[in-house]
Amino acid sequence: MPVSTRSQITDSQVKNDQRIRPRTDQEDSQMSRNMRNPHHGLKEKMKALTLLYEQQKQAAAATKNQYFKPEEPRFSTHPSVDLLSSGRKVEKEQKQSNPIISHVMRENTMHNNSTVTRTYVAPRPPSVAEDAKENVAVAAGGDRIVGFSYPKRANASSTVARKLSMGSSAMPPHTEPKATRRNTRENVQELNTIFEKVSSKGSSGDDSGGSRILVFVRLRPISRKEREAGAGCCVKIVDGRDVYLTEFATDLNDYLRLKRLRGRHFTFDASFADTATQHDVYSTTTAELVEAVLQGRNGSVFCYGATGAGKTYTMLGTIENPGVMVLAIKDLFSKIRQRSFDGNHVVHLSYLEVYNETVRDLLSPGRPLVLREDKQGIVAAGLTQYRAYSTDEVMALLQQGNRNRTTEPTRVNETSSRSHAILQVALEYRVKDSSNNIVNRVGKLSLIDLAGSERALATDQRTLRSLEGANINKSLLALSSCINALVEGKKHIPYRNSKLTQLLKDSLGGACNTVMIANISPSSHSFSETQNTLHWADRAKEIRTKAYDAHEEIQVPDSGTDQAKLLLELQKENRELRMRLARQQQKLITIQKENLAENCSPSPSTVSSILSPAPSSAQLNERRKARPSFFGGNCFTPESKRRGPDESVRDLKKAVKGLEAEIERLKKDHALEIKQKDDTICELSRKSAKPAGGAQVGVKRIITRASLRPKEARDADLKSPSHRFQSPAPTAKKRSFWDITTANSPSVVTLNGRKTRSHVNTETTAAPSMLLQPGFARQNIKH
Ligand SMILES: Nc1ncnc2c1ncn2[C@@H]1O[C@H](COP(=O)(O)OP(=O)(O)OP(=O)(O)O)[C@@H](O)[C@H]1O
Repeated sequence: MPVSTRSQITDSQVKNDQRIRPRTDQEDSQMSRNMRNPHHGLKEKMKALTLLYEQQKQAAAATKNQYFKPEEPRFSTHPSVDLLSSGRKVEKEQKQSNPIISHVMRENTMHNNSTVTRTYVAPRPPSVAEDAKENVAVAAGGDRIVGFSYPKRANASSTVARKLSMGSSAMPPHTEPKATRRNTRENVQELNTIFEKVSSKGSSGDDSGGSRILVFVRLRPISRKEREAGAGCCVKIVDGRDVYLTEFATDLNDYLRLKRLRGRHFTFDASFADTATQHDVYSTTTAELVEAVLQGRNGSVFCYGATGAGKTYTMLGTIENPGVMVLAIKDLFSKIRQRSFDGNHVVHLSYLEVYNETVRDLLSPGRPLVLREDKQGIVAAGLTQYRAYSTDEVMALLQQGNRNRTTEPTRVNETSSRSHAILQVALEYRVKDSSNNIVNRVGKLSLIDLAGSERALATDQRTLRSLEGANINKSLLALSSCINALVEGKKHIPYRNSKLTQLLKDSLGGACNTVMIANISPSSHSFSETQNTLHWADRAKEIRTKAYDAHEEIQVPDSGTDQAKLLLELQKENRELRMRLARQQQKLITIQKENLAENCSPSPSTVSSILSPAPSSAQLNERRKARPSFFGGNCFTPESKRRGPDESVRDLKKAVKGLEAEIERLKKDHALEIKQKDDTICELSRKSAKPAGGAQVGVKRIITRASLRPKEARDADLKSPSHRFQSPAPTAKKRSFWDITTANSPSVVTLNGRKTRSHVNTETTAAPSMLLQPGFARQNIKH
């Protein structure tokens, strides 16, 4: 079997590069004349054919070039960046082919193997022992594919290749790629058509409104621990898209049987074998979202999978192999630098975790955060938004956040994440619209590392761990319910079932480009978890997010952006405060009504309750239960409802009349009391004008209740408290509310057998009445 070596690749590449050059118009017309003219010699036809072939090869090379394109220069201050940009790293990454591209290329070369340098290795059924190795060989292709390089169409082809990998409308993910059954020319034509479609539609890549969630699968390498425990490999990735899952490791040899296994074959937008690099994963799954964020769109990437399946590795990675979060941020800053040097772009960063159904700020830990919905969607109130100026700064923040993240060793994973972590990068910039107004655009990228779904047995049985596990499973179950509802096109999506789904609302059902990376373990011991993950990933493929609405853009004049925001906030707060005030007033009215009702049949306990500080709502409720409210018996009971509205209205009117009569009576009582009190004050003033018993004129004298009360009365007080409530006025009326309050007041003085409030009694002037209360104004009193 001919296998190309690296030196061969370089040689052939150089030759190809020399041969390939853009065809001139003259050559074009000459070629078509030669092709059409039957009298032309075989030599000319061959020449034309060779030219055509070279053209096709050139297009194919462009596709390949996307993968072999040298990495963009990164910032080099961070250690991980240094490693990433080092020659060793680049070389390593170049060795790993993009599964999708390699697939297309392999097929292209396969159909032309008579003319192209023999670079294709025919697939053979893999042996169990070679699982990992075979996954690379089949899915990635490695060094076996010739690396063409033709810089002209690099960008275009990269988009095409990605769209191919994403199963665009031209190539749905569930169908066998047509490219495999065609010749190179057709493939190239198809690629061009797709490219044109894609470029005309923009990054959402769909004109039918919204875009489908793109689902990728990543298989992690089998661990030593798993091997030692006797686990075999139960997953096989074929053609960079198909995932075969089998319970029996031996079945992996039977390539045909693999296809026949029911329910164990899945196809995704792309599937990464266990040797795929972090960069492969990033460039295929997330790079395009970063580009979209720079155009003011929202993007989300979330990793889903069982515990220990490699989610955190994919999202965060290690210092040597940084994950999607790190690569995305570096890419974002690199692209911002390329675009603008005027500081027009502002990057804000937030990092939170959902642990045991509470939301916590990872950048400045403190109290749990509350989720609320506003114009921008669901937001965590009070979440720190750091303004970041460089990649290094972001890396430092990320590290800080990760230190605060809840991780615990479990039986399955030494560093198991016990929380869902969401890193959000918001990019804000200003552009001029068609009418030359400066508008603000915000693109947000959410990178989500979910906690692992797990069986109770998979983790420790300790209470806290199992509680965490239960909460993790609960939120993931809520996520599954949302996925189901979205797929089934239900109107109500149960986002509110968990904090996680609330936070993912925009990613799942909003205007957002969403990518799901399902992480799976190859271990046969994790078969059911892997199957479960693949099932949900397969389901998620059907979710369509909302289309972007160009008019959704907030077009606030630049100078007033902040003020406008502030104004909106203040207006909202004002509305809320008004509502609270109205509620409080309502409460107060209810309490007053109750008190008024109690006044009709007063008792010492009611009196003390009126004078005591405002009761708590619980106390009030209790009281309400004990005594029906004034209106309780009239119209708000189920009984009154049965009686019909007319009778209820009649009852109500009766009640109102009763109340009015009561108020009138109270007013009269009060007026009388005021009059009596004034008389007393006048009398007192007269007496004090002629002091008796050597009392000094002009000296203030504190009059206490005890000193002023007649001796008999004092004695009587001791004997029976009921005497205290004897009305001082010779009136046959029932005691009024004010009688009671004044009588029970701790600072009441007894004057001429009447009780009044205590005050500093000047010997010359009469003190103003303390009884003046709202609604009982003094001027209303008729003397
Ligand atoms: N692609 C990979 N290549 C090499 N090692 C990997 C890969 N994926 C995962 N691992 C290793 O597997 C182990 C478990 O991975 P990781 O912690 O990312 O799992 P997880 O899905 O985040 O688990 P949990 O949900 O419990 O947090 C780690 O030691 C990690 O280094």
